[in-house]
Amino acid sequence: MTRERLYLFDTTLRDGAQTNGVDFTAADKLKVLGLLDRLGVDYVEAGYPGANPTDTQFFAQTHPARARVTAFGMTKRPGRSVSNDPGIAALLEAKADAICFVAKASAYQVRVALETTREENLASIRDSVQAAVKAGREALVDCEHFFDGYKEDPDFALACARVAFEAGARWVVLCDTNGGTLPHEVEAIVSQVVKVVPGDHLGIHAHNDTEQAVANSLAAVRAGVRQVQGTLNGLGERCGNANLCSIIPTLLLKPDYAERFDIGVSREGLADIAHVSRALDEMLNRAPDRHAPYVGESAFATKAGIHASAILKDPATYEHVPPEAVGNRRKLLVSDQAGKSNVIAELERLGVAVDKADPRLSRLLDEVKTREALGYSYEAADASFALLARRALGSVPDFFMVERFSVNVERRYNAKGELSTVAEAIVKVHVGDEVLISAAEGNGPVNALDVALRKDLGKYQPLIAGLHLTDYRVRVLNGGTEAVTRVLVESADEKGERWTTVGVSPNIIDASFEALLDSITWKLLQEGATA
Ligand SMILES: CC(=O)SCCNC(=O)CCNC(=O)[C@H](O)C(C)(C)COP(=O)(O)OP(=O)(O)OC[C@H]1O[C@@H](n2cnc3c(N)ncnc32)[C@H](O)[C@@H]1OP(=O)(O)O
Ligand SMILES: CC(=O)C(=O)O
Repeated sequence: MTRERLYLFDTTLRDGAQTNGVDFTAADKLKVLGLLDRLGVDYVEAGYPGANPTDTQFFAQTHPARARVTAFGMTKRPGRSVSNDPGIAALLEAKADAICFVAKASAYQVRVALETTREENLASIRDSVQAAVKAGREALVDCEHFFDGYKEDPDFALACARVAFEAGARWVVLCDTNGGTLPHEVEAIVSQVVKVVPGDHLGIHAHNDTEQAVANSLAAVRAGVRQVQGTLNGLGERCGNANLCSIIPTLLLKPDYAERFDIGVSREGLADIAHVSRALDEMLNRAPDRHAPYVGESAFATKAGIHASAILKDPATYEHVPPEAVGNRRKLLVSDQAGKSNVIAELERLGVAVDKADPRLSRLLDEVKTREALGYSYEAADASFALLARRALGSVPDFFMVERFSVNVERRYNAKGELSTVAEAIVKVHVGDEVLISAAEGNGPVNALDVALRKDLGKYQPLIAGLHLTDYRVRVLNGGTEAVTRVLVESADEKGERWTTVGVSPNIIDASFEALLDSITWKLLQEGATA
C-alpha cells in the first residue's frame, strides 16, 4: 500500500483561546508554539491578528518555527473590496506563513448571520483567497458550518468549497462548527466532497458537542481528507475541538492509520505527548483530566485485582497500547477493588520486594480493605499506603509523638476596627527525650495546625524545612452509622517531589491532622531519618 502524507493543523492558540476560562498571554503563546513545533505538527494557528492586542502583537514579529505559523481571520466583509477591508489588511500585514480564512458555507448562515447574498459570499471567499495568494501566503479556508450547510443545500456548500479551491486555497477545511454531525454523516458527506475538491486539499475541523470530534476527524480521514485540525487537550469553543492528544497517538499506533499515513510527529515526539498535554494544563492552571485517553494519569491505571494480576503476567492483557509509547506510565492501584497483585506491584514501585505467599501481604490487603470501608482511600494517597505497607512489614520508626494539640478559631475586630477570623494552634511533641511546644497562627485551623506542627521538630527540623502543602481536599462520606470526613493532603518539597496522604475521622481537624502526620513521616523516611 502506498503511504500518504497526513497533515496536522493545531488551533490551540486560536479556537483553543475561545475556551471558556482560557486566556493565553503573549508568553504563553510562544511556549505553546514551541511545544507544538517540537511535537511535530505541520501548522500552528497562533491567533487572530486585529482581534485583540495580544494576537496583533504576536503577528507583528516573525516566529521562526518548523511548523507553518498561521494567522486566522474572516473573509472580506460583503460590500467592500479586499483593499478596503481592515480585517484583510491585518491578515496580510501579519508575519505568518499561512492565512486561514473563515468563510460561511451554509446558505442559512449567509442569509441570517451575514445578511448577504450567496453570490456576495462566494465573491468574498474568492477575493480573499486571491489576495492572500497574491501576497505570497499559503491560503486555507475554514468552510464554517459546512456539514450543516451541506445537509441543507449541498450545491451551495460545495460551491463554497469549490470557489475556495479554484481561487488557490491550498486547503479547504470542512468544519463541523456546531459539532452536531455524527461520524457516519461525516464519512458520507466527505465521500461526496472529494469528487469536487481533491482529498489532498481537504481538511476536517470537528467540534465535540456530541463527544464525536475525534471519531468525526478519523471518519473524514477514512473518506479522503488529508489535513486534520484539532487542539491540545481538546480545548475550543463550547465543548471543544477534536483532541490532538488522542488523534496523534491513534494515527501513529493504530495499524489502520499507521500503515497508511505518515505524519510530522515522530515516535520520539509521541513519547512526549503526555508531557505536552500536562505542560499546557499547568500553564493554564487547569486541573488535568486524569481520564483523558492516552495522556491522562488514569489512562493506564488499573484498579481491579483480576486485571492487575493479568497485567503482571503480560501488560498487553489489559492495555491497548504500551503507556511508554505516549510518555505515560502504568499504575496498579491499591484500593478495596485490589488483589495481592496490585499490592505487590505498588510495593515493587516503592522498592519493597515481597512474596505473594507472604502472610503479611494478605494481612496488609485486609487492612487496606477494612480501612477503605471506614472511608480511607489509598488509590490517590500513595504516601499513606506506603506507610501502611511499611508498618505492616515492620519498618517505620517512631520519629516523634504528638502528646496533644489544640486549635482555637476566633472572629474578632482587629486594631483597625476590621472584622477578621484568626486561627491559632498549639502542639506538644516528644522527639526522643525532648519535649517541644510550638504555637502558630494560620488563615484557618488546619493551616495553623500544620504550621505549628512543622515549626519545631527538634533534630528533624532541617529535613522538613522544604516541605509545604500544595493541595487540600475534603469529602464528607455518609457510608456508615455516622458521617465521616476524608481529607487528602498533597505535599511537595524543595526537590519537586510530591506525595499525597489521607486522614479520616468524624472530625475534620482530626482527619487533617492524621494526613499531616503521615505527610511529615513520609518525608522523614524519604530523607533516611532514624529515630
Ligand atoms: C467558527 C469560529 O470559531 S469563527 C472564529 C470566531 N472567533 C472570534 O470571533 C474571536 C475574535 N473575534 C473578535 O475579536 C471580533 O468578533 C472581531 C474583531 C473579529 C469582529 O468584531 P466586530 O467588528 O465588533 O463584529 P462582531 O464580532 O460583533 O460581529 C461579527 C461580524 O463579522 C461578520 N462576519 C462573520 N463571519 C464572517 C465572514 N466569514 N466573512 C465576512 N464577515 C463575517 C458578521 O456578519 C458580523 O458582521 P456585522 O458586524 O456587520 O453584523
Ligand atoms: C472555523 C471554526 O472554528 C469552526 O467552524 O468551528
